[in-house]
Amino acid sequence: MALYTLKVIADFASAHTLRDYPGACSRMHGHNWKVEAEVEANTLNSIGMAIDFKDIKREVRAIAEELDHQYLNDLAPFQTINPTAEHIARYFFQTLSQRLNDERVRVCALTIWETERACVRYAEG
Ligand SMILES: Nc1nc2c(c(=O)[nH]1)N=C([C@H](O)[C@H](O)COP(=O)(O)OP(=O)(O)OP(=O)(O)O)CN2
Ligand SMILES: [Zn+2]
Repeated sequence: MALYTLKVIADFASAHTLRDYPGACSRMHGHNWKVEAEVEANTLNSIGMAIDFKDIKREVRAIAEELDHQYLNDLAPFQTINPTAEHIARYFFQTLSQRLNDERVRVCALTIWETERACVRYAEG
């Protein structure tokens, strides 16, 4: 476990359909998704930051913007896999990792809240 874990929160609204789901979620419906992105580091830069929160927020918001007001099933990442909270969390984690990870920081966890009462936390390593 790293010494520092930073977290930023964003949100987006989108619709999805859970293919083959045995219930109402197999019909199109929407969620106001909340995203919690966690970034870890063991060292700080010369001004005492692992990474500027602004840099994390910019990338998290950019990914959220790509999903916002979309029908997720139509988007490339979810055309062949269901846009479940699990798959959205993994997609967000991997996309954010590609954009943020460097020699100091790495994305360590990504939580997607589907409702106020249910979330998935995805982590690698
Ligand atoms: N493991 C998962 N389970 C479910 C997912 C998911 O992504 N991963 N998704 C759904 C549906 O998207 C559904 O829209 C979720 O809504 P639901 O859990 O029914 O939420 P409610 O607040 O309406 O349900 P209550 O039973 O009233 O709490 C389902 N499962
Ligand atoms: Zn749903």
